[in-house]
Amino acid sequence: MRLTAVSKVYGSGERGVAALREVSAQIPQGTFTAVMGPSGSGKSTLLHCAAGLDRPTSGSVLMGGTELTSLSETRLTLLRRQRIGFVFQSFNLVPSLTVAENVTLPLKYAGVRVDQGWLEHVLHRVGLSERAGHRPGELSGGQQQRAAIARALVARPELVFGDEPTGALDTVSAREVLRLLRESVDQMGRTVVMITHDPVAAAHADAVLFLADGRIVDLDHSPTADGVARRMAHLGAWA
Ligand SMILES: Nc1ncnc2c1ncn2[C@@H]1O[C@H](COP(=O)(O)OP(=O)(O)OP(=O)(O)O)[C@@H](O)[C@H]1O
Repeated sequence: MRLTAVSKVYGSGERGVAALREVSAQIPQGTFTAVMGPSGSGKSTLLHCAAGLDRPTSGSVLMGGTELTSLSETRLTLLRRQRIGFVFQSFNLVPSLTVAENVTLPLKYAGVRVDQGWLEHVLHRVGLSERAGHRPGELSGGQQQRAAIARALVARPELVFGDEPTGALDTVSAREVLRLLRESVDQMGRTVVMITHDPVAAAHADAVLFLADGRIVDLDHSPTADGVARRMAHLGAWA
């Protein structure tokens, strides 16, 4: 996908907050990108504009051949259902539904028939074959996030957006989730864009985009945990 001169101002006049200032970025298909930056640097705003959850004040957001900024709300909702998967820090599973029901919910909304074989394949990939009939409350945090990843992947989306998907997990579960995101890129050809505060998580990506004060200030194409941590310290993230 391609972002060109994307700006976002919340509010107007003297109270206006420029959350993004002419951000341009090219995110190649089949790659894993991490987005990092200090608190308030515009990470969530960037993710929301790229995923069609929010509209930029100006600029262009191109996904495949589709310009998101010119779509109606109805078309945007359809595009999100058909072409985008989401994984959030807080899992966002429906407590009263089983894992299998949660995972297939996006297909139900999209009016797409559930391919049982594919569902089993996806559940197997995230290691939850034995848990398909369990409810989220019966699962660990890591298992719940793996269910959320299965839900994000089941509709074969072009893009998967993660907003701190490992933020609420212990180290072992976080590593498992990162491995799954990595596999969804390497083996399923998905494109993943993930906000994270964790340099170790960012090091799983192909590229790390650093934001500061609404601008992209650096792009690291061979991220290591140490290198990313140094860059973040330099940006004053942990001052
Ligand atoms: N709905 C809103 N109304 C007004 N200002 C907003 C709104 N959402 C975000 N902002 C402001 O825009 C700027 C960027 O916010 P954003 O949430 O994108 O940053 P972030 O990098 O994701 O931060 P964090 O790491 O703390 O989640 C901040 O100054 C924030 O206060």
